[in-house]
Amino acid sequence: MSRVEVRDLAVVLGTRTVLSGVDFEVGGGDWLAVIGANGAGKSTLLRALAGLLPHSGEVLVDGVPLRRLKPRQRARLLAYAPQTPALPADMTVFDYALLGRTPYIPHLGRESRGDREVTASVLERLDLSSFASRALGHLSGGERQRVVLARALTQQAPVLLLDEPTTALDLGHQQHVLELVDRLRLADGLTVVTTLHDLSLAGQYADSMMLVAGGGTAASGTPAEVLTEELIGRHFDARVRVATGVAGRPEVHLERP
Ligand SMILES: Nc1ncnc2c1ncn2[C@@H]1O[C@H](COP(=O)(O)OP(=O)(O)OP(=O)(O)O)[C@@H](O)[C@H]1O
Repeated sequence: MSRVEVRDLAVVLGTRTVLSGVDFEVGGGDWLAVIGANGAGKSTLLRALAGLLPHSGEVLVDGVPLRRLKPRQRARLLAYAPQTPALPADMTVFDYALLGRTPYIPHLGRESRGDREVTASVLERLDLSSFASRALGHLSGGERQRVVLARALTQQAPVLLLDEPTTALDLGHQQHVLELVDRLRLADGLTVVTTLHDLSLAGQYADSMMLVAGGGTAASGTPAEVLTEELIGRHFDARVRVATGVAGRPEVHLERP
């Protein structure tokens, strides 16, 4: 199980400081949900963690600063599923998911039978086997989103970063995907960091939450500590009622003005 530590992270995009002074830790095998209003910097945070954006500060996995690692080493530790990646329209679902095995394939080498087996099994778990030979350009939005997740899962990294993994999914697939991630977390000890707009879903699955606002961390703690009517009202400009659901987890309901 891999522990993630973020120290004094700052990201400047163009001339704008989008994030600064961000500090947090995610214990090995824990699930952190990052929440915040549109434009707060949630995707920026995940992309910086994934090493895809220049940033200052330190991101450590099990005490190892990621900036010291080569991209292949980093990809074995940390897998990232972006929100809306550009997908090559002609590539098949199988070949795209197989790209997640790249950090394990020797330079100038080919994928092994094991790599293909891992890919097939991930597609199966994501209800995508029947799409394996379909071109990416011929998928629905929800199918595309599951394929992006498949590529991240074939990477078999101990840390999984998911940016809004459920936005395009129907109710059944939302549940299926989040339960799958949770099962992987419990069975394989995956450490999960995800952004989620659906606050009740975030509260149901996460061990801890971080509310991003004003370029930094506005609140962090357990779901019950972060999902309060006061904090949501202030940072989302929304009127909500927070009820206590199963196992004491908060449920957020929009209230009509
Ligand atoms: N290259 C750039 N230059 C300047 N600002 C940028 C650049 N790229 C993104 N931003 C700004 O950074 C801010 C954070 O964007 P980000 O995508 O991280 O927000 P988010 O919290 O994920 O939002 P959403 O909920 O809408 O997905 C936004 O205000 C965005 O407009």
